[in-house]
Amino acid sequence: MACFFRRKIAAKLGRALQQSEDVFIPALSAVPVFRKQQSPDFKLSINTLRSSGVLPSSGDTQQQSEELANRLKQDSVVEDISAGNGVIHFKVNRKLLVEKMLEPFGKEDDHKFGLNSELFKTLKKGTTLVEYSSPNIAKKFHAGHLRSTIIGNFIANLKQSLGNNVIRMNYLGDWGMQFGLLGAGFGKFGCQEKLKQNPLQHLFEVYVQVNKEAEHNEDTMQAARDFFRQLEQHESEAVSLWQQFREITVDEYQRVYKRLNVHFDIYSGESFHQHGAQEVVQQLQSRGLLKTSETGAGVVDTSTDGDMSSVCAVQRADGTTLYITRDLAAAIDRKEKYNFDEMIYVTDKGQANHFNQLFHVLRALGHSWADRCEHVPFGLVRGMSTRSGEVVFLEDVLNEARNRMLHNMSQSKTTKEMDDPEDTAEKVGISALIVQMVIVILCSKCQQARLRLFSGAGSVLAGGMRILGITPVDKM
Ligand SMILES: NC(=[NH2+])NCCC[C@H](N)C(=O)O
Repeated sequence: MACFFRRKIAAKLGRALQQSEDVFIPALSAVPVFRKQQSPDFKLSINTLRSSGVLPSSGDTQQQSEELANRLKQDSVVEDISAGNGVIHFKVNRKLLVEKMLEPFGKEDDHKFGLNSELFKTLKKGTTLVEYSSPNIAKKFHAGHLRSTIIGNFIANLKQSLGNNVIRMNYLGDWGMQFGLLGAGFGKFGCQEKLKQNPLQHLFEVYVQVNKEAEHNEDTMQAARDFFRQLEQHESEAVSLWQQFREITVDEYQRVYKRLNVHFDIYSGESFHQHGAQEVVQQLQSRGLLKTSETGAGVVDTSTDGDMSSVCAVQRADGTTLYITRDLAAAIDRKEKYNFDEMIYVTDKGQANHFNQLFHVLRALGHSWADRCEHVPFGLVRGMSTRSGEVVFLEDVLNEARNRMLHNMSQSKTTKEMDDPEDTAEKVGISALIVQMVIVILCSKCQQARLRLFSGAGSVLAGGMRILGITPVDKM
C-alpha cells in the first residue's frame, strides 16, 4: 500500500521536474505512524535528490524545497503538500488510504484473508489449548483479566484460522480460602434476592464486607476456616452454596463475554484439581523430588546447579496445596483429556516466574510435552477506571466504551442520523477496545523485530487506528 502512494507521489514529482519517476523513489520515505495526528505520511529528502544529481547540489536546501513544493499541486491522491527544512511533506487522501488498506480484504473470502499463502499451507496443524481470561470468583475483574480475555481470544482465533483444532478454556479462580470467607460472610451479609439480581456485584460486596470484619474479629476468621474445611471435606451444605456461587458467576460472565464475541469451550477452575494436586505431591515424593524447607513447606529444587538456590513451593507446612500445585495437576489432566499438541497460557507478566516454575516441575516429572507449553505474557497495566470510579466488573468497562463512543458520536458534526445509535456505539466502542489492545501487541512485536511500523500488517492496523482516532493507552 505504501508502494502505491510512493509511486503516485514520485510520478507527480517526475512530471514537475520532467524526470523519470524512479529517481524520486529512494528519496521518499514513509513517516512512521503514532507520532502526531497531524504528521505527514511521506517525506521527500532534498539532500538525497541533491546527492543523486536530480537537484543541483549548490544552493540553499530550504529554498530548493520551497520552490519544488510550490510547483506541485494537490490532486485526488495527495491532499496536502508543504515544505519543511530540507524536506517536502505529503499527506495522502484519507478516503483513498482507507480504500487501499481495505482492498486486499475484498479480494478473498473474508475468513481466508492471507491464509492461502504457501507459508501457511506448510504450517503444522494440531490441537491447541488456549487458556485465557480466568478471573477469580467474588474478586475484581482487573485490567489484566481484560487483556488476557482479548489477547487470548485473538490468539485462539488466529490458531483456528491457521487450521488448528482449538480448545478455549477459562480457568476460574474458584477455590481457596476466599471461599471460606465468602461462605462464612454470606450467612451474615448475603441475600439470595440480590444474588439473583446482580450476582457479581453482590458476591463482591459480601466478600469485601467479610474481609473487613475478619481483620479484627477472630470469630469470623474461624468461621471462614471452618467453612473452607467443610468444603474440602465435601460437606453437602457448603458444597451446594459454593456451587451456586460458581454457576451464577459463570452464567453472568457468559452473558458479558458475548458482548466481546468471546466464548469458551470449557469453564474449568482450580476447584477441579484439589485431589490431583495431592497426587502430584505424592508423585514428587516418590521420585525423590520433594524436599522440606526450613519452614516445613514441601518444595522442589528448581535451581540449575541443584543447590536449592531457587525452589518451588508445592505444599504448605500444614499439608495443603497451593496455586501452583493445582496448576501442575491441571496441566497433566488437560494433557490426558485433550492430548493437545501445544498449550498456551495468557496472563500478565507478573506470573512469568510462576509459569517458568510450572514448566520446570512438569519436566522434572518426566512430562516432555512441557516444552510445548507456552506462557504468553503481557505488560501490567495501571488500574482501570471509568468516569464513575475504579473498575470492578467487566460490564462496567464495556458500558464505558459504549457510552464514550455515544458521546463522541453526538459531538461529531459528521455523524449521520442512525436508526440505532446505541447499537452502533456498542459495536464501534467495543471494537475500539479490542483493536487498541491488539495493536499494542502487534506494535511491540514489530519493534522487537525492528520492523518499521509503516510496513505490512503494522501499517494497515496503525493506519486504521489513526483514522479511528485511537491511541494506544500504554506500551507493552
Ligand atoms: N493456569 C493459570 N494459572 N492461569 C491463570 C489464572 C489467573 C488467576 N485466576 C488470576 O487471576 O491471577
